[in-house]
Amino acid sequence: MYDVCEWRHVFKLDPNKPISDEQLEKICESGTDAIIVGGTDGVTLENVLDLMARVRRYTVPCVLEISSLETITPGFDLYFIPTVLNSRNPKWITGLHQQAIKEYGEIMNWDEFSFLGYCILNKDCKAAQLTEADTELSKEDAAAYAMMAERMFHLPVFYLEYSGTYGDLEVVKEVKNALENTLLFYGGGVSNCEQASEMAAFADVVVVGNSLYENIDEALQTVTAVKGK
Ligand SMILES: CC(C)=CCC/C(C)=C/CC/C(C)=C/CC/C(C)=C/CC/C(C)=C/CC/C(C)=C/CC/C(C)=C/COP(=O)(O)OP(=O)(O)O
Ligand SMILES: O=P(O)(O)OC[C@@H](O)CO
Ligand SMILES: [Mg+2]
Repeated sequence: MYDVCEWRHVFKLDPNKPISDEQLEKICESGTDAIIVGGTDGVTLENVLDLMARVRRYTVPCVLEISSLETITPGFDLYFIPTVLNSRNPKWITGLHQQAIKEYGEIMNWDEFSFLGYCILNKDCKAAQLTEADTELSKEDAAAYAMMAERMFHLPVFYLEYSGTYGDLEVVKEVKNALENTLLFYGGGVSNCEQASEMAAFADVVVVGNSLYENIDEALQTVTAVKGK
């Protein structure tokens, strides 16, 4: 079983965005701890299967982050199920999950699934808009969600999501202080070594996504910035 506790850096690839074989090889052999396949819109079973098969040529662990039921397919090493703790709509907190578990709970191999408590803080990102997230939060509000994730719900991961924009370090620090056992994933706007190491000082795992599609060479360097040589 893959030990997420040992991860420090992951790349998130969007099945809805094109990536060449050459770029994918560099990403998969970069020394990152895992590849997460996930995105909010335009994710289809076809593009998930295609990306999974291409990442599968390499030994790096490959995880599907589930954003819709239709795109779940066997073949990944692990499955992440997000719950958006600061959503205003219960559908994105427990609603879709309850429906899925009602249908598939008995046949699920629960060891393959891990659960991410999201707190989405960039109001303009697609995930915030889709899930009607309440992004107007103080650092104390965010830390309270983190404490809920750990103490109320015993979630293994709290995911501070700034997708598309670089986050507020003061919020990340406050959230980290609120957590003892639950891992802190930070994602959003990390595009260079300085930002990666700044976030890695507080987050357990730094997630790098969009910058791979903007400046891949700089994005690849975030691996050593987080993990060292
Ligand atoms: C292995 C196998 C075959 C199992 C079969 C059994 C089975 C079907 C089990 C299902 C189990 C289950 C409980 C599933 C959950 C179903 C579900 C749809 C839950 C909702 C998930 C959710 C809250 C989605 C909201 C969007 C979200 C948070 C997505 C995560 C990814 C993310 C944040 C991407 C970044 O998005 P963004 O940057 O804003 O946008 P783009 O990158 O796309 O531009
Ligand atoms: O795409 P970026 O902004 O790097 O964010 C990474 C990840 O947290 C997105 O879900
Ligand atoms: Mg994205």
